[in-house]
Order: sequence, then C-alpha cells, then structure tokens
Amino acid sequence: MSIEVRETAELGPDERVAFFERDAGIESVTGDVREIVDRVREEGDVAVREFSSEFDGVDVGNLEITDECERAYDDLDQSLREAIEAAAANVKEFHEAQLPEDWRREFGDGRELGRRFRPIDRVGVYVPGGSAAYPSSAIMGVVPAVVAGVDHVAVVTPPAEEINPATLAAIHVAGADVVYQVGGAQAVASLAYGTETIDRVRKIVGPGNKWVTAAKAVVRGDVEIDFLAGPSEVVVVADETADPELVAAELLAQAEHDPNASVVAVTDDEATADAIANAVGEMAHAREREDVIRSALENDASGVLLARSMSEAILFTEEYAPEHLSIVADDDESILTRIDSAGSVFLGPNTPVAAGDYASGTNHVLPTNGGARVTGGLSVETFLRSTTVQRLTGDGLAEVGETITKLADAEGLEAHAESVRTRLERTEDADS
Ligand SMILES: NC(=O)c1ccc[n+]([C@@H]2O[C@H](COP(=O)([O-])OP(=O)(O)OC[C@H]3O[C@@H](n4cnc5c(N)ncnc54)[C@H](O)[C@@H]3O)[C@@H](O)[C@H]2O)c1
Ligand SMILES: N[C@H](CO)Cc1c[nH]c[nH+]1
Repeated sequence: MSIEVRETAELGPDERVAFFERDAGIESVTGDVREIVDRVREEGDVAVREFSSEFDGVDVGNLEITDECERAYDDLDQSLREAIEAAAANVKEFHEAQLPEDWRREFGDGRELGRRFRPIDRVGVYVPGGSAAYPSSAIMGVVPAVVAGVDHVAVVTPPAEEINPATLAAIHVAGADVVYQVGGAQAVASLAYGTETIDRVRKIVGPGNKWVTAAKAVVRGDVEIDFLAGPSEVVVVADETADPELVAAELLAQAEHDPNASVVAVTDDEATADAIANAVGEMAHAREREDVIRSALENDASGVLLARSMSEAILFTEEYAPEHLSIVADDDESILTRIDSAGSVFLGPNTPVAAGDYASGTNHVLPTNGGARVTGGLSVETFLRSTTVQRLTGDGLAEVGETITKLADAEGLEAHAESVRTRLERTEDADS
C-alpha cells in the first residue's frame, strides 16, 4: 500500500473540488435512501423489519432492547465496564461545564432583557455499529442530552445476531430512556416519523456511515437534526519537527473507520512529506482493517500534500474544514489562530485524536464534509433551546417608542405601531 506525495500548488481544479467539496459517497446513495425513508414512513415496523433483514442480515423480533442494555452492563467484563464509566464521567464533566445560565439584565433605562435555556423534550440518538462497534458514540450522543436535561432520550443502533455488549452497556451507563435495535436509514426514518413501536422525536443526533448521513439530510425538512456527521476525517498540519510515524498513525486511525473516510497530512517540508508517505505505506500493512484503510487512503479527498509554505498549508486546511484537525508543529498555537474551520482541534505530539474519540471529555460527534465551516460538534447546546424574555417599564417603552412606531409605520403595520402608541398615551394620561 502506498500513498503518493502531491504538491498543493500542482492540484488541478478537479482535484481541488474533490478535496473541498468531498461528499464521502453520500450523494450516490441519496436516491436509495429516499426510498427507504418513504417506505418506513408509510409502512412503519413492517418496513423496518424488512430493511433490517436486507441490510443487516437479521430477522428482528422485539425492536425494543432497553432491558438488554442493563443486562449487558451487569455481565460485562469489569475492566471494560470501568473504562466505559471513566470515559462517561470525563464526557459528563466537560459537558456540565457547558451548561449556560439563564440571565436577565437592564439595557438602557427600564428595559430588562434576557435569555432562558430549556431542554428539548424528546431526542433520538443514532449509535453506529455496522462494520465496527461504537460504545464511545453512545456516550458522546447520550451524555450531553442527559446533562442538558432532555426528558426522553431514545437510542437506535443496528441489529445483529448479538449486538456488541460494550455498546449496549455504554448506552445503559450513558442514561438512555429507551433503546431500539434498528440501524441505517431505516433507523433515522423511524425516529423522524414514528412507527407502531418507535415514537417520533423532535431532534435526531449522532454519527453514521453514508446511508445514515444521507437519511439525516433527507429528513431534515421534517425533523431537526444536529448536522451531518458522516464518515470520519482528519487533517494533520505538520512542520519539520513532526514525527512522521505519529502523523501516519493519525491518518491510519481515522482511515480505519470507513472506506469513505478522508485523511490528509499537509506540510511545508519535503523530507517530512516523504517520510509521512513512507510511514503510512509501511504501517498500513497487516492491520486488522487493512482493506478499509486502503479504500480510505485511495479516496480523492485523502493524501499527503506538500505546500510551498506553512501559510499555504493553513489556507488549504481552512478551505478543507476538517472534522478533526491535528497540528504538530513548533508554533502550533499561532497556526491555530489562523484556522477557524475545524470540528475539533488536537495540539501537539502528545494529543492523539483518539483522546477525543474516547475519553478526554470533548465530544467526538463532529461535522464532516466541510460542515465545520458553519458549526462545531455535539454539545449541551445541541439539546437546548433558548428563549428571550423581556420586561419594559413605562420609561423603558418611552425610550424605544418612537423607534418602534417609525419602523412599524414604514412597514405599513399600523396595529403594531398602535400597540405602542396606546400604551404611551396611557402613561402620559396617568402622569398628567
Ligand atoms: N463524524 C462523526 O462524528 C463520526 C463519529 C463516529 C463514527 N463516525 C462514522 O460512523 C460510521 C459508522 O459506520 P458503520 O457502517 O460502522 O455503522 P452505521 O451504523 O453507521 O451503519 C450501519 C448501517 O448501514 C446500513 N447499510 C449498510 N449497507 C447498506 C446498503 N447497501 N444500503 C442501505 N443501507 C445499508 C445498515 O442498515 C446498517 O444498519 C463510519 O463512517 C464512521 O466514520 C463518524
Ligand atoms: N473518530 C470518530 C469520529 O469521527 C469517533 C470514534 C469512535 N471510535 C473511535 N473513534
């Protein structure tokens, strides 16, 4: 397996499009996904069972498996149980620090304004589990919802002859209220529209492969979603001080998720670029998921890139807007100040992306496909809605009264203006 070094300056228009408008195969499955979503919407559980049989190879009996999660937790090897609990505790602590406080304060004279935060009442969390198991994603999806105070957290995860026990146990530890064995687009459709067994939710969150991600895009008009969190991505920005093997290790780690994953190293140092490419070639062999890694490395949005300068490497990265950004360079903090678009940032040689994937406490459900240009990852705010609150005194209304009536008149909305004038007149009458 080899990966060729390409110069950023030499990239043609098609290659730039492949990097910057990458879609990880989502568009190619959107037609099929629309059909799956429509069938589940019309036929409910019958369609869910049919698609589970077709795509997961399982004849599902009971769709609900909430009690099985607690049993899996009880039976789980103690050290694995402790690892799940330690990761969940770190994620909880970091997300509790995000909880916003309601506030009100005086603006001007007699104008009290503020914001109030309340949880969404019913959410659905997708926990992936097709080609790998994702207990970590159960923690990342459910814990912030619980911290936010969501009343009803429903989890969906793909069925299997035996669903991974660590995934079930993690769903239990994270605190889900109800759990269903259904995966892929059919799971997203079930949460969006409801079936006989699965209640519809108000917001669907969580990561998944191209079918899951396409389904979230399809239902987005009918139900709220977090963002598109599809096949994993990483960009490593490296200078000549970077250890090529550690950079290669980052690329392989994200590449092993999915054949549609995208992994990039970009550097301004030719020797470093060559060394990273060699290390990737050598280290990719004899991996358990070598085939998946090979496909991901062959993606048009993957590669080792040689930039003419660090500024060019930074511009490339900003345009790419990766899910994960690792910066391994002497002046990592100053490079970071020049990159705004990244889902989650990992600084320095001792900070592997796997830290955030599993246990440092930050969330690993992150925007892919350039979504980092407009949003960050899953957080407590994902599960909250904010409401503004205001109270004006007579003086407060008088202060903004003319501004309001002028604008209302300009809009031709007389009743708006009158609702203010009436109050102002009453205040004047009371004062005289
Ligand atoms: N961006 C993020 O935040 C993030 C975080 C964690 C994981 N991920 C990604 O999640 C994904 C997990 O993928 P996975 O496949 O292991 O699990 P998954 O649960 O996402 O997908 C499995 C489901 O895909 C459906 N499916 C499979 N083949 C199909 C077909 N031919 N037609 C229709 N549906 C089909 C099946 O219904 C199955 O249940 C990876 O791409 C990984 O990179 C992303
Ligand atoms: N790298 C994934 C986010 O793209 C998260 C994850 C789960 N398990 C391992 N890693």
